[in-house]
Amino acid sequence: MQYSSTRGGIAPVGFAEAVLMGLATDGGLLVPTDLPCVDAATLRAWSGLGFQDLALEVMTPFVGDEIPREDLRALIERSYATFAHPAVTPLVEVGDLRILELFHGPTAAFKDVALQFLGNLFEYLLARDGGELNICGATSGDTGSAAIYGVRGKARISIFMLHPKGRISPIQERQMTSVLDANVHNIAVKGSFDDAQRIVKELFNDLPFKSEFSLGAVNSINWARILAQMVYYVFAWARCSAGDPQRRVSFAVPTGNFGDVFAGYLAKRMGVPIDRLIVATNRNDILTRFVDTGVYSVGDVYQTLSPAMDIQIASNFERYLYFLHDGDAGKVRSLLETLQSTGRLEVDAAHHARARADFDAVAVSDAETLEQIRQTYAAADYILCPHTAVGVKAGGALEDLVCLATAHPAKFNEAIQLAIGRDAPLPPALQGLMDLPTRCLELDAGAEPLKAHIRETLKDGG
Ligand SMILES: Cc1ncc(COP(=O)(O)O)c(C=O)c1O
Ligand SMILES: N[C@@H](CCOP(=O)(O)O)C(=O)O
Repeated sequence: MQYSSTRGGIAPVGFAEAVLMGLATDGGLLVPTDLPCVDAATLRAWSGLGFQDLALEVMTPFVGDEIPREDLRALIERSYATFAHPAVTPLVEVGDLRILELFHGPTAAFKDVALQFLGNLFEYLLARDGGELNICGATSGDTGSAAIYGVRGKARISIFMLHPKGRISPIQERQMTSVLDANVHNIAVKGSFDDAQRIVKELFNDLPFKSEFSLGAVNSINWARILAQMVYYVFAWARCSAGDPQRRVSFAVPTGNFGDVFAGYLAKRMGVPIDRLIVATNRNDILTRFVDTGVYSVGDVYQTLSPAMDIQIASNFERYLYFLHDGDAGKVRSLLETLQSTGRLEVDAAHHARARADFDAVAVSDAETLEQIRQTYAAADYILCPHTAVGVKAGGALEDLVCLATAHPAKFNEAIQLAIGRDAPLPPALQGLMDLPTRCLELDAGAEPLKAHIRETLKDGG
């Protein structure tokens, strides 16, 4: 399998190079040049597999012969051995709802599904091919800790993780800043997640700097993130359908950077019988407005009760634009140039109609989020995290629906208290965090201070 850039500016690369490159060197995102097709017989065969075996099957065509099958199997086994549930991502019935619990990994959010794997994959590739990697990432709360737990203590890897100061939950902050391993560097910046993500992309787009410091990506700009996230769509479909290829399943997906729902979109394009994909946003509704109007127009970032989705510039939207325009990289480039210079892009009527066929989209207010948490708790004695509640509310009463539960509610107990007047009990992964010592640097929100910090840290062997 080869990977090319959404902006068409690089020669296709293989899987390992795509994973290590992170952001494409022309500023675009890497996408597979072909998508494998999943036929009915394959779907039937896959439906009986456990999560790890299924992951091996789903990932194999994308990895090609770059990693021997037994090595890939071992990487997958190791990555999901850290999950607290034997099914890895169990599908549970909650009253009338079907909830895919994606939060049983070490940091209690869906990011662990991809980042446990990516951490091990980086380690494997660097040990095999040599070199080192200095990861630079931005987080609105969950990617940060999942990435840190994915690479802490690993040889040849350092991580520099930016979060928007004061805009993530107290537990999320502690999960990151209490990791004191020498290869982990937390940085709080003033501003929003979008500011942090922009700074990180500026570093990646400074090619001499990227190359001198071997920068790597853990955000969903990294293709391996999308790949690993595709697996649970197939897993959930198989659990709901018992392997009947005629049986289609819809998904309600809490959405911010568009990585999670984009993974579902690719699974659907490969032939997995997915019916509707519901893009569920909070008040930061740029993606909902795009699906409604065909216009993607950047506004202010609002702070909400689902803070990990307080995002305007959704990285993976670029990947979607590429597929929406049938791989026309020139068109993607021109749309993005317009976005860059005007803060707005618009697709034509035919492409807008396709986008509406690809996705439903619903924006959910904080009041509706709290009401959904209350309702589900009253009806089924089950506590939804605020992001998951956004998805559940957006999914409404759609038939054959799976709602992705993207985080454990105890990460967001301020919202849970507001909704139901009590805390969600802390799972073992989150216990004792608030008593631990922490380390975190504050930096001005700019690329230059971050570059200086990376230079200085790595000079000292950090
Ligand atoms: C708990 C939670 N739910 C949903 C999302 C949105 O996922 P995505 O950015 O892949 O759209 C995030 C962050 O990305 C998150 O941390
Ligand atoms: N919500 C995310 C934002 C970063 O998204 P990513 O999927 O691109 O890593 C977070 O929790 O950090």
